Amino acid sequence: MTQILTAADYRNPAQRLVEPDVWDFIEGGAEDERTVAANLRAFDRVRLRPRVLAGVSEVDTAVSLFGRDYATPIGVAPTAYQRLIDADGEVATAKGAGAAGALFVVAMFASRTIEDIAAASSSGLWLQLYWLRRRDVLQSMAERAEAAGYDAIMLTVDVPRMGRRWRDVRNGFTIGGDVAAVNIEAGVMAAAHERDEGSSAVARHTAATFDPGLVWSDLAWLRGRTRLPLVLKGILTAEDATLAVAHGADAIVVSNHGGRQLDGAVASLDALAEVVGAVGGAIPVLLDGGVRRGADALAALALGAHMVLLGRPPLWGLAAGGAEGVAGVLRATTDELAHAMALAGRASLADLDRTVVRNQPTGGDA
Ligand SMILES: Cc1cc2nc3c(=O)[nH]c(=O)nc-3n(C[C@H](O)[C@H](O)[C@H](O)COP(=O)(O)O)c2cc1C
Ligand SMILES: CC(C)CC(=O)C(=O)O
Repeated sequence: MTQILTAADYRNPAQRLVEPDVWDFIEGGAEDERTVAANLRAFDRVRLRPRVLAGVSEVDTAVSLFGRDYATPIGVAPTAYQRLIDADGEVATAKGAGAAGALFVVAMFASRTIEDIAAASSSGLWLQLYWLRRRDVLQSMAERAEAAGYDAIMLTVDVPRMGRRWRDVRNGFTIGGDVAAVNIEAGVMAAAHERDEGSSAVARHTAATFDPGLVWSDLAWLRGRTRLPLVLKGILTAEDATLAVAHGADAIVVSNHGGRQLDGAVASLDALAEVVGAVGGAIPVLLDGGVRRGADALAALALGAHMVLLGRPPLWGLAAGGAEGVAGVLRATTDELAHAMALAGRASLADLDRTVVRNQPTGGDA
């Protein structure tokens, strides 16, 4: 067996351990998966400008957000239904993230309760929501998150409808077994469990329950129902970043949903500079999509991200090794980040700026 040294080393063991249709759900993206590939390629194009004789005997990856200190700026992005790949699901992920001192964003469609996850966590938690037609569900989940000590609400804004994920359509992908989005009343989730060959139950469920009519002014409704900071996930343009700030977002996440929504959308890293420029330091900007190693995190942080989130890699860790695997993925990437910082001559995250990166992304693969 290959020695596990990097986050990517968890991928093959994970694939061997999960059902093929679940693997396709995790790994897959929208349509021809061009944006999935672009997210990775954007990081491969980065070249770093190391400085020397910079005094790097102590390298510090610590960061704070919304009043909480983290050991690492690399956190766990929200991913639904984690019991599909581990019996303990999100409780194991919370333990792993806590062991690594990392943020864990719990998905609205988590398969463990908001409260059980909080009880297992020793680090910061946020709760991710989609805007359902049933606003009462949003309100009650936001209230529960606040009561359970979560630090923020993350509203995902890039799913007015679900991307066409052909792998899931071909597999007739359905949320099966005893896995369910347990924080939501069963009636709202029924379509996610109804199998229909040649169609994705998750896509049918989204079409039935998400509100595609949502506009910027609707955000005030959610703002008025929680005291928690509101983070918008799924911003890729300067125009929307400006609107997010104007509508009172407390942070935004530059994200194309891991290439699972608009196929052909710009790679996250390529969108970062324009978003950071438009935000102008008013609120923190985070990034997810294609971060696989410490040097990727270094590049995103240098280009203005306050934190980066990993979507698929913690799921590889979870599948291959439960809580230990999640912690392993986060520790490996954080250790790589610290190593890259030392070799780049930047001892703390405050030392990271655009001068770390030579070929600043120009906004495309061209
Ligand atoms: C299996 C899976 C499930 C996901 N579920 C959600 C979700 O419920 N809510 C959400 O906002 N994003 C969801 N995402 C998107 C991630 O939060 C994140 O944006 C993306 O995975 C980051 O890209 P990466 O996988 O390349 O790191 C999901 C992604 C995957 C792979
Ligand atoms: C079940 C889905 C709505 C979760 C999701 O956002 C995704 O699969 O990308």
